[in-house]
Amino acid sequence: MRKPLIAANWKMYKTPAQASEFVTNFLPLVAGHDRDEIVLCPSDTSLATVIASVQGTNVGVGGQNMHFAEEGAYTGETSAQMLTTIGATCVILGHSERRQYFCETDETVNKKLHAALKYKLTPIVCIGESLAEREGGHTEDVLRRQATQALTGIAPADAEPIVIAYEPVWAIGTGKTATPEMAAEAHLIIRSEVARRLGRSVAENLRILYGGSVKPDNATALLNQPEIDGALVGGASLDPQSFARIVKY
Ligand SMILES: O=C[C@H](O)COP(=O)(O)O
Repeated sequence: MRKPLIAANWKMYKTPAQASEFVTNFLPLVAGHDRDEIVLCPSDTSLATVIASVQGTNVGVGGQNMHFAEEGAYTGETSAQMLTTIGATCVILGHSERRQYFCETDETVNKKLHAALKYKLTPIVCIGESLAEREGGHTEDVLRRQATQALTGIAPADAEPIVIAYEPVWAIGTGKTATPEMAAEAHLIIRSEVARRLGRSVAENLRILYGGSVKPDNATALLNQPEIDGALVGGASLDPQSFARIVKY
């Protein structure tokens, strides 16, 4: 049985004070909710504040990105060890915005995945096709390629913590959502590719999240699909009431 994971990706929003206010308002709304795993991913400057605020609750905290190196002269970067040390339990890797604006590639995502696993972070690896790729009929190829390259060199025995987020680029922040059927079809492709690479047992236990304009009003239809094991939520996770409604789909 795969426990759904509902993760908030706040992107570059919220100061520490705003993040803290969110947590204060959000925690009572989800108190005792254990059907789903809940994670908040604030920007690095709010990580420590949010980690301290959720201590002892049913809410975890993750980073939005990390570097693959142990340490070094990489100005502006954060390592896996730094995230683990301050109490983060997961990290988003390879989000399409990082691929689009910050030169993230399948190769760097793969290196980051190895580093995240080494430091016991739950990696949420984002993959998904662009509009041109979907319209050109390349969705399946893109998903298989991105999944394969992200997972290169990962042994089945080490793959258990990995989470994949299917985020069609054309649905991110646009208000356009993949239909539940479209998302489920993509998830099946991803699961079959993972089964081919890492075996059936890993694939059956793998959580595959959907991301792309998930809102309180469409969360139930998406998350009731047996192939969809949770959501990675951007815009609608910035408001505590809205995110709590999604968590309680
Ligand atoms: O990581 C989250 C995704 O980019 C989705 O963002 P969105 O819910 O604002 O479309």
